[in-house]
Amino acid sequence: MAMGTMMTCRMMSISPGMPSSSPPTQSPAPASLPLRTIPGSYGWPLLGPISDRLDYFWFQGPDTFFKKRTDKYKSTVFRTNVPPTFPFFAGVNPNVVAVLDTKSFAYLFDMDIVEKKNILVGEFMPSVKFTGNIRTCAYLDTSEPQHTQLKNFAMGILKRSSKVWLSELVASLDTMWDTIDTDVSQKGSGSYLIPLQQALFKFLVKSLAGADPSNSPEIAESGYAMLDKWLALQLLPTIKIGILQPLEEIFLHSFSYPFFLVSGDYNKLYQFIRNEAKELLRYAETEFGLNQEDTIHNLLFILGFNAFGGFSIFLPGLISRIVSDTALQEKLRDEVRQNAGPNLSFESVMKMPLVQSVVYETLRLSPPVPLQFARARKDFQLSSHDSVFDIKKGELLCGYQPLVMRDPEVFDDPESFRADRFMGEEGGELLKYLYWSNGPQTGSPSASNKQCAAKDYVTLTGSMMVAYLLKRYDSITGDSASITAVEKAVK
Ligand code: HEM
Repeated sequence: MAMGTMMTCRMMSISPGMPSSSPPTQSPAPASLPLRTIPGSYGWPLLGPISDRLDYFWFQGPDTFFKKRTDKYKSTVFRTNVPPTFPFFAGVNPNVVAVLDTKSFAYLFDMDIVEKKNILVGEFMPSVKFTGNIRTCAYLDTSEPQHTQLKNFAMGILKRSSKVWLSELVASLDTMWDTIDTDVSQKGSGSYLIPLQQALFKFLVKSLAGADPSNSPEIAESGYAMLDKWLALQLLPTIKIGILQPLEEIFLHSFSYPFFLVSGDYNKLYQFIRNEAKELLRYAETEFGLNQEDTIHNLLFILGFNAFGGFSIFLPGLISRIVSDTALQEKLRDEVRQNAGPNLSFESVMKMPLVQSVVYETLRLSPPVPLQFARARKDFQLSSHDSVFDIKKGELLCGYQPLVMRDPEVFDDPESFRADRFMGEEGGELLKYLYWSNGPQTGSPSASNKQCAAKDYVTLTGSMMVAYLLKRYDSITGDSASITAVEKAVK
């Protein structure tokens, strides 16, 4: 056991998944941690998976599903099934080892001991027909040479876009909030979900692809909705919607939807990129040796799945947090107006620690991508805060971020939203436990890890959005879907 613990300590401290600039995510396991058999079971064939599936989607929901089992087994590491499963996902093995504290979750980042081939959303993988019959970057393991090429491409287009990122973001936000202001004054309230998606689509296409949607009226009008449908068909078997059961189980979680339902839209987006993003296609070929097919399908995936999908979940939560809390608005407004200058810039946002902390705290309490998976490359020992477990090569680890980010060993008062949690020296220390990007917030995405390529762009964009709101409005009131009152700042 002592030998096992020593090996575990060494794995944590030299983990190549962690950038060398950042400290190890967790302190080494104390020598006294006991070796424990992983609790939990997969149940009877067919019955175990179906019963877990019904708990997950229907009777309990993901939060309670994982919480109840943690309590039952008195362990943050246990065996369970996760959907999709029986009857029409016959080839999909639902057996996983759940890892639900900050320490065991961090093994998902260590690319020396886990692999990430085809498991972006778990053992189930949507058909490659959705992505032009190729496996896009997010489905590749770091050991596959194409991962390096495509991850560098993703980081390359972000770097290129950084020149226009801010101006395009602000231009799209201006249009979005002008629409909402008009709705509030004419109808008494304005929904922000669709205007936000329209703004995101335009901003992301212009900055990441260097293409202007207004050159194609159909793409300008409906591009965002085309992406919504394309995303939904891929992800439906894995997501709890919360509509009328058992209809949801029968129609949304029992089989995967075929690509032909969205092929027309996807082909329009493909043609649009091919015609309008010629400069980017040349850049991909000369800098990264990528052919046109690989570039367009990967670009559409980065733009539609990673960026548009991620922001469409993250930003409504952030807006809702701000518009429903007047006391928080007051504090943020002071900080923003003292530091913003005449025009917002990334530099000015860097001088707003409360704004940044609010963004981090929102990502902690509502991580936009709740589930992360990784498969053991070899046998190894995994530590939670209180035990050590043997993991066998090939086993699938499944981390549920919403619980991990409420780990009471790391975060005081973990269930509460504390706007200033990540401020100051002590708050800054906590960033190494903030995992929304599939890596610590102190880490750096690279070709040798699977951390989100846009880790810093996402937090900066969130901060820009908060600063923009507090600069534009003296007060803004609303909820998770709409704005009901605004008081604009006098210029
Ligand atoms: C709020 C917005 C976003 C969120 C929440 C988010 C989250 C994530 C997460 C959790 C992963 C890892 C998935 C896994 O392997 O389990 C990931 C990967 C990735 N993200 Fe993001 N992301 C966001 C925005 C973006 C944007 C704007 C880009 C644009 C370039 C981007 C590009 C990527 C790429 C290329 C990967 C794959 C990395 C690899 O294969 O090594 N993401 N993202």
